[in-house]
Amino acid sequence: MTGFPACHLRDSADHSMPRSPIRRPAESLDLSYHLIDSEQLPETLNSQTLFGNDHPLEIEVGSGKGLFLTNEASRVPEHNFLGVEIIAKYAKHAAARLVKADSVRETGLRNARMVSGNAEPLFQQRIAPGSLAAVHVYFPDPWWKKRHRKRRVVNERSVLNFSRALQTGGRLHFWTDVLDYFESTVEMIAEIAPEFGVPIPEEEIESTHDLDFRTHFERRSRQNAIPVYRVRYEKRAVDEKTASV
Ligand SMILES: C[S@@+](CC[C@H](N)C(=O)[O-])C[C@H]1O[C@@H](n2cnc3c(N)ncnc32)[C@H](O)[C@@H]1O
Repeated sequence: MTGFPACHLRDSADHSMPRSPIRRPAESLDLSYHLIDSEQLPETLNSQTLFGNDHPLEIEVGSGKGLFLTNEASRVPEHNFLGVEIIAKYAKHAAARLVKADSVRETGLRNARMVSGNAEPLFQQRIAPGSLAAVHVYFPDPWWKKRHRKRRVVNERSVLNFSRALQTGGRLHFWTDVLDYFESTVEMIAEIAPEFGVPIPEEEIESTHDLDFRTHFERRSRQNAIPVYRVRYEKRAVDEKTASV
């Protein structure tokens, strides 16, 4: 993976928008809880090692500026959320958003943290099978060129990793504005991970204010009238899977 995601390099007319610049968080902001360097991660990632409790754990792969993580951690305080973002400045920005989100206690949202690093080795090495309540992947970089497709974050390897990491009933959310990515992923999941069953469409929700979107990329697509493809899977037990074959 190069350090420069393909979403910066979109070459079709619809996807030529550059990613908006981000502001560096104020030096005075204490990110020590909310931003974890991948080298300081516990050996096994779970709610106990990351949050000191047993609440259900949800992971977002490629959090960007952290809008989803912040909104969802506020909306569902009884769950824990870990965001993984490979570009350090975005991980930092997302962590700052988590700190600033709780202006009442001024401790930041305690049920959400960011890791600056690559999600793939974390799923391969540090997440116990059946331990996650949900995996979220929103608007992953499309890697337009055919020869770059293997760099896509949602691929055969990652789908099997997500499936292994999810508990029965656990959810995989996948949203994109790239039709080809959407269709090929739905097809691939049906082929290699039948435990996910049929894809469940997720509805577009009317936004009530400027940041009332699932993510910044959803906001960007909708504001530019670009269609968004949204789907959720719910992992079934293995015997449910074989029962329906
Ligand atoms: C197109 S952006 C979408 C950001 C956000 N999900 C949204 O919808 O606004 C994709 C993000 O995934 C991140 N990313 C790409 N590969 C990754 C990986 N292997 N692990 C973690 N993050 C990754 C990129 O750095 C980028 O911030």
